[in-house]
Amino acid sequence: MVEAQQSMKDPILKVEHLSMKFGGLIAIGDLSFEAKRGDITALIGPNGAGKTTVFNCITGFYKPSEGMITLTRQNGEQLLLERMPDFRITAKAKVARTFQNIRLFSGMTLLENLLVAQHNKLMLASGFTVLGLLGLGTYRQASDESVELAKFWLEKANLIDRADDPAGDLPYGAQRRLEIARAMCTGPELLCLDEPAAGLNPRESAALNELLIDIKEHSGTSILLIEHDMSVVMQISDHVVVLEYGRKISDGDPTSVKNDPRVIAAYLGVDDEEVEEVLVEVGDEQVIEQLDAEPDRAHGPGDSSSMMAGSVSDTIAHSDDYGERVTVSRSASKADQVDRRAARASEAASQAAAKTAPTAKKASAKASPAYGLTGTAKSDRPAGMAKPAARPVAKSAPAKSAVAKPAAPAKSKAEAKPVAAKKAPALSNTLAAPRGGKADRLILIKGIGPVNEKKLNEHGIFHFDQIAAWKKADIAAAEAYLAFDGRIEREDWMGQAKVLAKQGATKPAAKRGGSK
Ligand SMILES: Nc1ncnc2c1ncn2[C@@H]1O[C@H](COP(=O)(O)OP(=O)(O)OP(=O)(O)O)[C@@H](O)[C@H]1O
Repeated sequence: MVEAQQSMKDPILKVEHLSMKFGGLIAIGDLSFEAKRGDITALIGPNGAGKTTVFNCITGFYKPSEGMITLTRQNGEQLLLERMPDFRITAKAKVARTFQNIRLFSGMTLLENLLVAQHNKLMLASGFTVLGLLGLGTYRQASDESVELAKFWLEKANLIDRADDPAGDLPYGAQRRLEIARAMCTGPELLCLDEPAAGLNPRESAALNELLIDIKEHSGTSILLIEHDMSVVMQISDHVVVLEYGRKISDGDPTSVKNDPRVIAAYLGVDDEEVEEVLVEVGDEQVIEQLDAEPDRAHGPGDSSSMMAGSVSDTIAHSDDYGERVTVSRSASKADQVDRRAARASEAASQAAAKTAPTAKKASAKASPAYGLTGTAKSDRPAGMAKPAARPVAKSAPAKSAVAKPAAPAKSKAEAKPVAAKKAPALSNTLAAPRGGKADRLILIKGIGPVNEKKLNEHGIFHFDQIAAWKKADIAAAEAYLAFDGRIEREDWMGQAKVLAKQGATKPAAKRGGSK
């Protein structure tokens, strides 16, 4: 279907009610979002949230179980990507992508890598080698143009000086830029980048940002970006969509998403009692108020279809290695915890307000404090998950209504913590400090982010070989600290740690399965 020429800010990509199931596992559940033409749209979320699966559906690697993915080309032509094979998505819909793991031809030069990307164009011009063999003008011209285009993108990626070096000789950050340059040589209208900043140092991240901004401003290509590096996401994105357990929990500009309590809880993967600390760090007192009162729909997710589809426990399920269906506990969703906590606070406030002053005090004392996990919430926690004894009253929250939070016995963190610590099982192979004073970079294990690395360090785990040696009881203990639902085994942290320990590694361990 061809319509009028598209203007910037019309959606280039519309994802509607997308679902993807792998046997018993629902990797994406009823997801809807849009990416505007000319924008950089970031798709973020904790490990396993379903980001790469969304990419794989958009680029034709997976056929979605349900839903529609509409790409509108510059000339107005609308294409339903879920119905197209992957090679047609590249050629006809003009969608290019990069992967989590670098996929360059390491023995070829940089220039050759970029010429290979233009293979289809060259083959056409060569009349499938006949005209090329005859040395006809059309082929020579196409060949010259391809070299020019390759040089253009090498310049943009700041790699022209190394055009004749083998791609494998480049540092990691430069290889990432080369991949993007290679994708740009296909003339995409939508460029999908899967964690382009993974493993980059700050200088390399800055160079990447520069390249992406340049693409956005000068090429007319729209960018869809999966990224964990918030310095990249917050600096360059126009629009951020946040996933947790395959569902959209927030959607908006970087500032509103950054301050969304659901995102803070879900994405940072913090414990219940730490949500408030993170909010204080973020410095948004208004958000702290929201958490103590009720959900703020303006900052939070809209009433999108995905949010209306019921709680996580209603729909999200995982299967274990043997294909059995394993439902994820309701409290596994940090974003869901924030919602429930806010609802409880609101309920406590209205209960207390309905009573006289002395009775109100009593009623509030029974009701859950704004952040407390009492009553049914207790049983919501996954087995073995450390539970704070009581939520301390916000230290830095601005004056709160005496009704909303009067009666929570104002336990200090120092009082609350030991109870949680006593309940949590202990790891068997902890160390008081890193050996030789230097901890391994545990974040190289796929599934461990900076927050969880810090937690593991706090619990005496500093080295790959410690994780490699974990037994069942240690896994249970670690999952209690990290509030994970079986992910340690599923993501094979022990196997990854073994490999990394052997390598003394500086690069992430290879990930299992899928197109990453
Ligand atoms: N081919 C597949 N077969 C079975 N399960 C899969 C497959 N691909 C992905 N999954 C599962 O779907 C869920 C979402 O995975 P996905 O890789 O999309 O998450 P992600 O957000 O990209 O995570 P990460 O940030 O770690 O890359 C995970 O539970 C994953 O194990």
